[in-house]
Amino acid sequence: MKVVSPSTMRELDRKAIEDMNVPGIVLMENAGREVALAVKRLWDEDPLKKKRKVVLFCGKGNNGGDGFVAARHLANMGFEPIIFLVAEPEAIKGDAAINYHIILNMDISVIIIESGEDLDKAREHCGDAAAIVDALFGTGLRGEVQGTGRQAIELINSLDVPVVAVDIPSGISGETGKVLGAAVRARETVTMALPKMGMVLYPGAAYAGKIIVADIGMPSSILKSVKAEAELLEKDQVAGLFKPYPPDAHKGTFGRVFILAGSAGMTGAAALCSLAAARSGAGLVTLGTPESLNDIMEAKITEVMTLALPETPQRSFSIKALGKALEFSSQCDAAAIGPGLSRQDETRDFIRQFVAACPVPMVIDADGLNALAEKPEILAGLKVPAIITPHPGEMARLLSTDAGAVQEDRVGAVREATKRFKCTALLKGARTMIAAPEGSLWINPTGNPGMATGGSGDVLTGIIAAFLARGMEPWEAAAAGAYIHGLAGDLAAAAKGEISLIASDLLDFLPEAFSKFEARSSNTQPIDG
Ligand SMILES: NC(=O)C1=CN([C@@H]2O[C@H](COP(=O)(O)OP(=O)(O)OC[C@H]3O[C@@H](n4cnc5c(N)ncnc54)[C@H](OP(=O)(O)O)[C@@H]3O)[C@@H](O)[C@H]2O)[C@@H](O)CC1
Ligand SMILES: Nc1ncnc2c1ncn2[C@@H]1O[C@H](COP(=O)(O)OP(=O)(O)O)[C@@H](O)[C@H]1O
Ligand SMILES: [K+]
Repeated sequence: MKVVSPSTMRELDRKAIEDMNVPGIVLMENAGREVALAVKRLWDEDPLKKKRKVVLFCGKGNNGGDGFVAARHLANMGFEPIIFLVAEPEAIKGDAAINYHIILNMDISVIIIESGEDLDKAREHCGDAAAIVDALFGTGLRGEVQGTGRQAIELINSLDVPVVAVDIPSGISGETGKVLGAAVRARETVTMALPKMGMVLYPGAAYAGKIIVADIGMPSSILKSVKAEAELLEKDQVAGLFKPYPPDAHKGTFGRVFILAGSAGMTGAAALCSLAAARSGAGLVTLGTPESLNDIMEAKITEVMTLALPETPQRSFSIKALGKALEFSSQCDAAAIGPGLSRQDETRDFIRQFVAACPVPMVIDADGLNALAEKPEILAGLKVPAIITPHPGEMARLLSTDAGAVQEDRVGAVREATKRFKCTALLKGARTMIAAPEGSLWINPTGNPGMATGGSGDVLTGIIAAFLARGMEPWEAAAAGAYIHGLAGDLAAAAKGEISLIASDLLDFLPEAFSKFEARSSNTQPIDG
């Protein structure tokens, strides 16, 4: 599903209104009606609730205009709307003003909020409301919210009443998802035509609650042609990346994966990564391992073959492993390098030379990335497709910045990485994002904080390697990998809770994740279209 910034959305509105002559007031009518229907659905879900009062906080812009329309429809549905207008009536303009005057003609109560004292009085009205509609600020918000607007947001958040936000929770930047001073915590957000970046990225995503994408009559040709800022991965899109297994499939059909992972003290990373590849449909998986760890690895993992390679005195890969590793990789369809390799100097040289000469598509993670941080030109010079999968700390080392700066602008960081290193970049963390060199950006909605546990990134690397080996394009392998990895994490968290979740649980829940996929029956999406 396409995700847009406020400026792109404004351009879409302009095209609909000016180029295609869809009256703006028609769009506003549809928007407000969808909000009223969302409130009605919430009310219907709670049969014990007899209250019919709905409090609508409206600003002076078009977001407030949507609120006036919603109030009218709510009144027609038998609710008792009250509008708190957090603006001077004279400041309301255009379509919003037309709808404001209809509200006055309908004798719907309007209370004008000019000060903190007015808000104190408003509080008394809110306690027995069935729902609150937040129509203070939409995509027109610029800069920090101050004054009565901010106090109104704080009032809404202090009440124990479900909130339906109009278009985007007031106070959230539609562009970045940041809280601009204060923001409304909504149960649901009815967003117009397309979701906005700010409700897909954190922290905005947490404020938006459930997202309902409302059809407001925007011509479909405009929606189809829009160059969106990003795509939110959806189950059907990911499912489409898996071609069905031919009935006469054999283990060569789905590709051979070569994994270079592990060192003394980090054999678990190697086991998790290679088993994840095996669980993700790779035909044959071979783990290259420092030779003295070979017996341990053979005992740890049954379905994966091992290739013992020369090692350093610290039992990590030695530069002497290079020839054999490269030769073996040439018989494979994809490689993965990085989990648990250590930061030994000699191992770092091995990694650099292996990556530079590897003849097959590869995914590079963890210590693989650390080895390349000072030599990023190796990545940019590769002749084979590569995917890098840094967490924010690794991304910071690659971009010579700090993790805080990466998290501050995750979209900017992942775009910069793909541009600078000329490969597909996947930035891990809540809302993992994948950027491809030609400019596209995908955002993954699956996953949960329980996955922030040692080794879960190693599982992701193995999954992606298996998908590369079966012939997916790098962006496809990265996107499908992130989605299914997060889905396995969500299933594991549902069964075991987030606190106890460990990385091997992800392996255990991969089969269920894949089976949900093949059946295409469950809905893991946080977004209803
Ligand atoms: N266009 C269309 O056709 C359609 C649009 N639709 C709806 O319109 C919404 C966009 O409407 P919008 O552009 O009027 O702005 P909106 O979000 O209501 O709020 C901005 C208002 O707040 C003010 N303000 C800004 N920053 C501020 C701050 N920091 N602190 C305090 N005040 C601040 C700013 O005032 P100003 O500073 O400009 O005087 C302005 O008046 C969109 O989200 C969707 O819901 C739908 O109906 C479909 C059709
Ligand atoms: N809050 C979260 N929501 C979704 N996914 C998460 C969250 N926290 C962590 N993850 C995922 O868990 C994995 C952690 O990987 P990583 O940071 O490399 O850890 P490790 O190196 O221990 O394996 C990543 O895929 C990341 O996206
Ligand atoms: K709003």
